[in-house]
Amino acid sequence: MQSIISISGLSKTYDGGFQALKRVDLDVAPGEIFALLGPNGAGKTTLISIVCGLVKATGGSVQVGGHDIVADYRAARSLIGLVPQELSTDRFESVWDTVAFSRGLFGKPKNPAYVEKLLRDLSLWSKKDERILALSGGMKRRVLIAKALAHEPRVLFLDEPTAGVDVELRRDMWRLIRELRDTGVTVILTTHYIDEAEEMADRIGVIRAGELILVEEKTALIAKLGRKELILQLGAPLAEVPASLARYGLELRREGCELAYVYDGAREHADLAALLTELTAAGVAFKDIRTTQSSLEDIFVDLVKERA
Ligand SMILES: Nc1ncnc2c1ncn2[C@@H]1O[C@H](COP(=O)(O)OP(=O)(O)OP(=O)(O)O)[C@@H](O)[C@H]1O
Repeated sequence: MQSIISISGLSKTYDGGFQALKRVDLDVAPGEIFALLGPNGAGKTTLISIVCGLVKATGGSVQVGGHDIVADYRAARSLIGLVPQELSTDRFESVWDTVAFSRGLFGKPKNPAYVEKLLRDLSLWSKKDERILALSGGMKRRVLIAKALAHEPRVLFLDEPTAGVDVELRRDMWRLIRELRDTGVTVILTTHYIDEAEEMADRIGVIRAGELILVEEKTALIAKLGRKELILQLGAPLAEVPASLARYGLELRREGCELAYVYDGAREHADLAALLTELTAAGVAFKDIRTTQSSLEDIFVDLVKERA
């Protein structure tokens, strides 16, 4: 399928000489939820800002829906909605006016039925005549989304959509993002919350110091990089791992009461069976057995650490 966003060799060096993006390549398919993860200052906002036309790249190119974001700026920009982290303007305007005005900014004809649907879908209908400044933080976030969707974009960028919101609103936002995706909107979100990416994303990109160091399907990423642990609760504490089992690299824990075997998630189960047989042969009795799988968070921390 043709990409809705195609980024090629994208670089950004800010005026002071700081290189915020280093030859980033990325293709996003229509209807995906793509999460961009990275530590503070990694370049996430810079990347989004370039695609949205707010910051000028110093190298490379970006196409949105087949339109070059520089040569064909208006066509590209009309396909994009951006939900920034904070609402900075329109504080005195009503919810309705600010959303309807955003639509007008893109030269779209008035469409009260669409604006009404948008406000209803975002549970903002009862607030349509209220001034923005009178809304709660959660409602303001919804207004930001409504504004971003007012011109019916095909791609929605959300910059840290749930930073600083409570658990309930966070769940609401996640539901909303999925619903948008179900209507065919492509969603690209940046987040510091690994669990958010784990919950929401189809694909994950990890950016570090301006480089996109990894792009992978979420499930493949967890399967490929995730580690599993087999933990045996021993019948009696062991002082040391029997020499005959050395090749497994077993680890004794909890004062010799537990034996852990760490293996990579993609590995066949065959050597687990061999391990258990060899344990029995070595006279190591166990009374319980459990496995754990590393989360996306563990993987992310390892990744960022590795390249540090
Ligand atoms: N206008 C600017 N002039 C100079 N440097 C800048 C400018 N804007 C951003 N930077 C630098 O570029 C780097 C990337 O910033 P960016 O905001 O893209 O990171 P981020 O990944 O979005 O971070 P955060 O997670 O903290 O929002 C940072 O080191 C930042 O200080």
